Amino acid sequence: MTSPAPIAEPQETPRPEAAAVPALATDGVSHSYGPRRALMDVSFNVQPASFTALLGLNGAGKSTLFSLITRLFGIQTGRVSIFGHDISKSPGEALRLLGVVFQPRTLDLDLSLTQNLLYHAALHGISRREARARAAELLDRIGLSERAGSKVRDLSGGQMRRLEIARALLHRPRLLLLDEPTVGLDVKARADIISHVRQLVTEQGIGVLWATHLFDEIVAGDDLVVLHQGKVLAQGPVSRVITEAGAQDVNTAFMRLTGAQTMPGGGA
Ligand SMILES: Nc1ncnc2c1ncn2[C@@H]1O[C@H](COP(=O)(O)OP(=O)(O)OP(=O)(O)O)[C@@H](O)[C@H]1O
Repeated sequence: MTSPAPIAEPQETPRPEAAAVPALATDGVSHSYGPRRALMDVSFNVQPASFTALLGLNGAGKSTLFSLITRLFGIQTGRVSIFGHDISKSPGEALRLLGVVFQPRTLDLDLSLTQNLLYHAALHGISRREARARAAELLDRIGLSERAGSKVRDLSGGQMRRLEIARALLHRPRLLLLDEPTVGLDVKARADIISHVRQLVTEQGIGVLWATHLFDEIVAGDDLVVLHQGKVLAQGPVSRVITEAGAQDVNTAFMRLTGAQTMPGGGA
């Protein structure tokens, strides 16, 4: 993948006073599926220009949380705000600033790369001309310009993920949610995706919430939220979470926090 260049968005250059408003704030969020409690009093923030890893085992509640933030589900208890816009009270303003890459692939396999992007741009009310320019720019950035007219079906898994990230960025969001985006990818494709998303943080100031169960996707300097059985067990800069758990690394900190004994497949 070619190195992504920053999108020129002069009007969205982070201002000092804007840094005080979290990109994402969840406050006392709880959710139940009938009698099953999936999330309990979940509160944490994602800052602009930060990479926040949401670490949890299968069933921790990560996808449920994403469904609430994206308004797929209505909020039962608590509040979610995106750059200060409450998603229940001001959904238009909030969702305009949000880009999402869901865990299941959602591309149309029989359309071309460009067609997939244009279709999504139309949903966001972006003019055809502007959409074409943005699609070309994003395809260039993810190193897939030469495949613009190919059917998505012919791409590799890693290329599809890159295209999904490009699609999520078409409307120039300031907060990006990714739900276990590297599942099923090989080592090289995983590294490419992670490095691409980290560049979006450092070069464009995008706030990222990255759901994962893999420790090796988390590095010093990230923010970390440990979600376990629907509860936030720890949050803060990775180094602080490790220190407060009396551990030397994320893996051990996670095990101490959750009381887990063994970690399957090198992940949490
Ligand atoms: N539609 C549903 N109906 C009933 N229970 C559900 C439903 N969706 C999720 N759950 C339950 O809610 C809890 C949280 O699931 P969720 O899918 O949010 O976790 P997750 O961390 O995303 O896990 P995974 O990585 O496996 O997707 C689990 O106990 C799950 O069984």
